[in-house]
Amino acid sequence: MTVRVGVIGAGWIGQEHIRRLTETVTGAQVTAVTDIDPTRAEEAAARAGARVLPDGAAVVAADDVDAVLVTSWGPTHAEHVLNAIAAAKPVFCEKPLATTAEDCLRIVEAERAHGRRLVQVGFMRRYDAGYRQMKQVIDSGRIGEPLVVHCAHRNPTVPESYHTDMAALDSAVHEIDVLRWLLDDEIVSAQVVVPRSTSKRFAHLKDPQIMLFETAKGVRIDLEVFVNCQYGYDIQCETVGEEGLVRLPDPAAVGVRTAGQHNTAVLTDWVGRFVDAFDTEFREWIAEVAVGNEPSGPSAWDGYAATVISNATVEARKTGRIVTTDMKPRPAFYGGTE
Ligand SMILES: NC(=O)c1ccc[n+]([C@@H]2O[C@H](COP(=O)([O-])OP(=O)(O)OC[C@H]3O[C@@H](n4cnc5c(N)ncnc54)[C@H](O)[C@@H]3O)[C@@H](O)[C@H]2O)c1
Ligand SMILES: O[C@H]1[C@H](O)[C@@H](O)[C@H](O)[C@@H](O)[C@H]1O
Repeated sequence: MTVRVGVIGAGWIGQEHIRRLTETVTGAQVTAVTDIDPTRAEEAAARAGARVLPDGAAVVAADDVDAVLVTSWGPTHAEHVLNAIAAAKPVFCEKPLATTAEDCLRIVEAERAHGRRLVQVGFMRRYDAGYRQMKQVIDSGRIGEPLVVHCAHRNPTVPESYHTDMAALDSAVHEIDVLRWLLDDEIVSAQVVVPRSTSKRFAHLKDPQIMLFETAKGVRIDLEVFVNCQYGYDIQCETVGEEGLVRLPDPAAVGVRTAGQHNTAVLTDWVGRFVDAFDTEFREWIAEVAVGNEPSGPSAWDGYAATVISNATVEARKTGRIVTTDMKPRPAFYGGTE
């Protein structure tokens, strides 16, 4: 069966995913698009051969929409996801699931009341081949029990609209999700150390930031978020265990030797770095939706956890304190014990 997808939000990543669903992923067809900017909606719909609908509610309700893709701005996600659950339609929501813990919990409760999983959150790093290999190694026990994780999340530049809280909410949230998954552990506290800021970008921004997390099992994580590093898009992750370590591979790139130098290119944006992960993420989601399976990717609970932890990280920076995450116990519905 072809899965007919309705898209809410035709901005940067919305257009990327519409292209992906139209040109790369088999078994999917984008049938409806909406955006509060009608020109954007028209252009994106025309490229996909879809129709434009007036708003998110109309997309969710449409007869020719089997599944919903939410790629609008973060604060609008909860409304669209709740509408999709009320209509019993599978919904893929780009991160964040919602910007507040309360809204995330409303989604969790609505999904539990529905009785089957419908929600998947767009944490695409779980689909990256390198992270998947790291997880296999950790799960196999080859490096022993994980003790420490060192990470870096570097973007070359960000626009002026990027503000200091976004280092946690928009950027570190990827590490927060992927590390919970990699370690099969929960993050229980956050602390932020702010070094001297770079002079290369806007004065309003505290950049870089060093985030320190502790997990329930006592693993310590350090994460440098540096979103104006100038030189490229660079994601690093190294897990140190009792008997060895495992490191995320850099993307494959040829080495060029010339004029007395050996050079290897560094990627410059997240679109290129995670293109294969995004493709795999959507292939797997569409395949599951097509046969009526529950989605197996990051759940509404994972979206809730990521929002709680990233909000705690913002609080930690603002107060200068170690902030304990205030998370509800995980319900059995999401693999927990409650
Ligand atoms: N997984 C990732 O790596 C990744 C990367 C980029 C963005 N994102 C997430 O995707 C979302 C969109 O980001 P973006 O960079 O594409 O932003 P964007 O501003 O380019 O696009 C968002 C679009 O949504 C539209 N919109 C906003 N509210 C709407 C509503 N209620 N109904 C319909 N349309 C609405 C806007 O007009 C805009 O066209 C954000 O939540 C962001 O965090 C995820
Ligand atoms: O929204 C983007 C996106 O999520 C990228 O994956 C991340 O590297 C950026 O820091 C963030 O601003």
